[in-house]
Amino acid sequence: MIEFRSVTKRFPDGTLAVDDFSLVVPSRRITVLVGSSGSGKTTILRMVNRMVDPTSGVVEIDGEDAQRLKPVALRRSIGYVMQNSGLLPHRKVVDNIATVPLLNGVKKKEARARALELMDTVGLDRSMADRYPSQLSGGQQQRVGVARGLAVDPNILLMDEPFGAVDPIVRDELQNELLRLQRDIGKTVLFVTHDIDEAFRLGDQVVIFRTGGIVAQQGTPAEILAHPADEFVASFIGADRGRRALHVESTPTGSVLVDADGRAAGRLADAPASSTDGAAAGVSGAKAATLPVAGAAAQGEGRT
Ligand SMILES: Nc1ncnc2c1ncn2[C@@H]1O[C@H](COP(=O)(O)OP(=O)(O)OP(=O)(O)O)[C@@H](O)[C@H]1O
Repeated sequence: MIEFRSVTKRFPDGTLAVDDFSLVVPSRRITVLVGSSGSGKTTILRMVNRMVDPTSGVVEIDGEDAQRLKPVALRRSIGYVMQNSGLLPHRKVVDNIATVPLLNGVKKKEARARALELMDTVGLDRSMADRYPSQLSGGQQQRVGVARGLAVDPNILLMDEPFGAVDPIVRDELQNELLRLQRDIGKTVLFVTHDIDEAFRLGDQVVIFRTGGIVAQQGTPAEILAHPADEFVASFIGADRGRRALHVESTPTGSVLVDADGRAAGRLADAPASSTDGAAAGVSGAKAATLPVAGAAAQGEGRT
């Protein structure tokens, strides 16, 4: 579990990127941070592996203050997947995946064998192992990025707009893969996006930000859809409502989650009006996991 307690980040130039942010990120669930550009999402993510240190407040990882953990060790034990995959262009796919294990002292042969296994895990043909990143499609590069993030078998996986740079079809495929993978490996995933549909699709728990790292609402997708906390959230989630796969409809017997084709995708059991405190979010994350998720449900990939 990761816990942010009253975390604030002011950069040396005076920019207040995150303001008094608190959140419980439950283990083995996907928590998605979503908001417009500059709302502080990346800064929050980077506080987990100490690429950024908070100005005040505490980030705890499994009950331990991250400030007490060595940054290098932390970064080598937490998976980090970036937009544009962040691959080293002059290294072959297999070597890119094995980079951190090698830094951690794993023997070359072993690291390579593990990298090949990870290629299977993320759906990459092993024949691509000796290619360079430029010889792969954008979607394949992202898969390599995910494999690299998983290479140290981390409990925590940080994903910063990992699917932002690929076309909608590949993006859809990668999202499905992540959900499938997560069912198997059950990591604690903190995922950043500016795409609310992606957030609702992937997140057990979703946190919607305003500018300045201020939380507008947090809860399960169903709770947020059913009870947007205010006008800001309503307009943020409603901006492309027509396209959204998952929405809530009232029926005489209660609220029902409905997919894009009008099929019932799940039932809403007494969702609270909003869930803006961290403790509630941890619980509600578990509840959300009982609901099939948009798109994934349509493709027979309902979550368990
Ligand atoms: N090193 C830095 N020095 C000064 N300001 C910074 C620094 N890094 C980020 N910021 C500022 O902090 C704010 C939050 O940035 P951050 O990258 O966390 O936002 P974000 O929500 O991830 O945005 P995006 O979706 O565009 O990636 C922005 O105003 C940004 O300009």
